[in-house]
Amino acid sequence: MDRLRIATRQSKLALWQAQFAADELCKAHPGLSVELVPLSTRGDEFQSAPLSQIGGKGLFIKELERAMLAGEADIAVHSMKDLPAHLPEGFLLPSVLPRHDPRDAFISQRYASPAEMPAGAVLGTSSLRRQCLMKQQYPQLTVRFLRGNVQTRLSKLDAGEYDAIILAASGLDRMGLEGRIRRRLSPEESLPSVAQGTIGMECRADDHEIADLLRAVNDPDTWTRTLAERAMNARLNGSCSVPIAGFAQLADHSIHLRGMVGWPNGETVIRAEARGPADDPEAVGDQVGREIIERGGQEILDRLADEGHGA
Ligand SMILES: NCc1[nH]cc(CCC(=O)O)c1CC(=O)O
Repeated sequence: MDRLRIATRQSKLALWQAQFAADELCKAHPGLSVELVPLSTRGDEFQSAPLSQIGGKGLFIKELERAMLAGEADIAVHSMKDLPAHLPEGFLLPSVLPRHDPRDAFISQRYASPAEMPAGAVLGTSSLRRQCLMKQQYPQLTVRFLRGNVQTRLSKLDAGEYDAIILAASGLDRMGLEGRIRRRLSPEESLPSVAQGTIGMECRADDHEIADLLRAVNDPDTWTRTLAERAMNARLNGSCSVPIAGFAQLADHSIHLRGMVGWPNGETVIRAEARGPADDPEAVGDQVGREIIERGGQEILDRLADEGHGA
């Protein structure tokens, strides 16, 4: 293997991430030549509709997987946050890169934090998780739908359509836009999304040579946290149609996972957390998922599915 083709979406953030992964792979494998294969996905083409209405997270990755099956690319680089709870058969995720800042970022010219926003002030986000957590803590806020890539979202804020918006800190940091961030929201203020801030690499399951090449750049701590968060997500059958968060931290060979499921308007938020040995992250994820279900999470998931939010 001397030439590796990386399938990626075409947004600036996706291209930055693919190039970052390419650089890490080249450091680990001197002599490897890497090429980006930018592709357009359905998720990028339908930017005006809510993601939950046009088919959910899978939209962003199907085209990249098609290219790998067709032999047009060897791997795909993803925001792990955008991957569905279950990978389609025939694909593998051999590695994740060291996690960047997992927190949500509050961006506003007018206000230094969500707490400062007065009644009726307009917060832009199309993430049901961010909407739910902000409305629970600050019911006076008006949350308005906001989609598009990071640059589009910032220009809608600058045009005055919103008083503030929330984006992932990692995306802004990666693109040199950290100066726009007024406040990085703590996990207590805004529990991060499953795998937010983590870049992952996918390949065909039968491509053993490529899988080994990718494993050389895997970050073990990020991997452990990703497994715990994704196990919780899988237990809850999480998707972008559900307000859901999952955030794992490691300390002294132990893992601490916090999770939540809520109703979009913030009227109900169900939280659970668990600790366990870092060598069995999936058990911790499963436990948090089960506790959320038992405490009323199942009712929320069923109600959301009934109302046509769910896939
Ligand atoms: N939903 C889009 C998306 N997918 C991943 C990121 C940020 C990068 C990351 O999580 O690593 C973003 C933008 C955002 O939420 O602001």
